[in-house]
Amino acid sequence: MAHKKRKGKPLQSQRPPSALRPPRATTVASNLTNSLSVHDVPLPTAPNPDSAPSTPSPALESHEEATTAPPPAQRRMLDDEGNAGGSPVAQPRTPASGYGLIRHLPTPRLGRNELAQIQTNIVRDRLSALHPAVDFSVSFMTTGGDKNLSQALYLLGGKSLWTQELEVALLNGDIDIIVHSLKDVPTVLPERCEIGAILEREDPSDSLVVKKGLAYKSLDELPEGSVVGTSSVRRVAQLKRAFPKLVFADVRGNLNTRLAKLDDPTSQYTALILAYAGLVRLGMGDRVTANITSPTLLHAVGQGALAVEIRSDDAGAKAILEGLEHRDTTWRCSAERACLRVLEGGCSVPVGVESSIDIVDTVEGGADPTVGLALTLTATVTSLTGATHVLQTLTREVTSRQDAEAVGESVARALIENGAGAILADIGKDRESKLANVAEVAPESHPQPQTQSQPEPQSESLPQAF
Ligand SMILES: NCc1[nH]cc(CCC(=O)O)c1CC(=O)O
Repeated sequence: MAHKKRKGKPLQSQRPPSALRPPRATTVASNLTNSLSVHDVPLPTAPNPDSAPSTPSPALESHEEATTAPPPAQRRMLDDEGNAGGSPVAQPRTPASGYGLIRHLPTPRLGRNELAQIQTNIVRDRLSALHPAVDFSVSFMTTGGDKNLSQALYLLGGKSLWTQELEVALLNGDIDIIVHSLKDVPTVLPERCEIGAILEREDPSDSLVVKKGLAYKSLDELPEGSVVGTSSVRRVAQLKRAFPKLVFADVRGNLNTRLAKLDDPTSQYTALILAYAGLVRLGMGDRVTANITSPTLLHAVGQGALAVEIRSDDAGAKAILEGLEHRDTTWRCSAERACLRVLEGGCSVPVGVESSIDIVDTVEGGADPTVGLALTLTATVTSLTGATHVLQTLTREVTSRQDAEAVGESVARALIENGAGAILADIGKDRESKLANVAEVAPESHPQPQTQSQPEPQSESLPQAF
């Protein structure tokens, strides 16, 4: 359906929906943490049989046993600051030489991460269909994020724990393609790494899942004091604002574990909030009680999309990935990620987004109007208590991923000017004080691949070990 030309539409400041009331002042500390217990994230690729070392890397396993990573060989690639910048440049591969998908698994005590396996298989199946002659194998690796399940991602200051050890293996040439849930991929990738393709997005909504046997059909129907399980500061902040009567509690483990906890009649949870995409991919779409969408809850940046990461100089991988990319998803997610990059630079902050691409007429009043594409991005930043939030929307015609990124950056700047800057500064202070409390139980260090830029002032206050 053609729309009127919307190019150049100015930024709109939007008031919060009137239904959203300020929450109670009480803040439960555990609600503010983002658990590390969800592993359905990074999905990397496999070693190339042609150029793989004769002794397989101890970090890579061709079966489903979880392993620790990176191995000593990979650690030696790190420089004094723990950066991977000194690692050798991996030899380029040719598409015909075979690619493997590596994907990360949780620690053995948590059992298999089914969602990560399913997502890896989705990518492998698509690649196999595109390149029937190429052998794609799947390997597994346990990441730092898995090994620090008890540490709050919020406190650790970013998402790179999920991805950095996989990136060390990627840069080392042990693997060629990492498969990720895009939502768990930091907005700034290490030098010489890039997103090679983003696949068509599943519905990015968050879903309400009510305990088995209970008849509630929506968050509105839940009685005062009901405990809703989620480990996302974004969900907690936005939902505290909309539903001050509810109590939000951390819930850990992979999706199956969380659902088992929910359904346990003795557990405190009345409901959970989970990504719709994950539930559907696990074949548990029937557990969705309702989707909670804008304006009540804006989803996470990149939610519902799978992405693959490659070495920037790997022309072979780029050739392999042609045909995997979904343009609309890529442009939408690029706008969302550019917005988040400007807002936080890698910290876990309550940013919710919604995006769409519409067909528009680009030539006003012309006899033969040219059809173009308009990207709309809405983004919101909410304080941890839900007491304040800022929301901005921008629609602009786009003809490239770069155009889409510019939309995201504009929305971020408008958010910062309209109050998000103060919210983010408060969150930085909150994180620092919590970090001081856990300083004595600092986790083991993890390798830190070099980043292209350091746009996140907040991360500098975090211990280097993270
Ligand atoms: N951080 C956890 C995570 N990462 C990706 C998904 C779901 C799948 C997706 O969004 O693509 C989930 C689970 C959840 O948030 O409920």
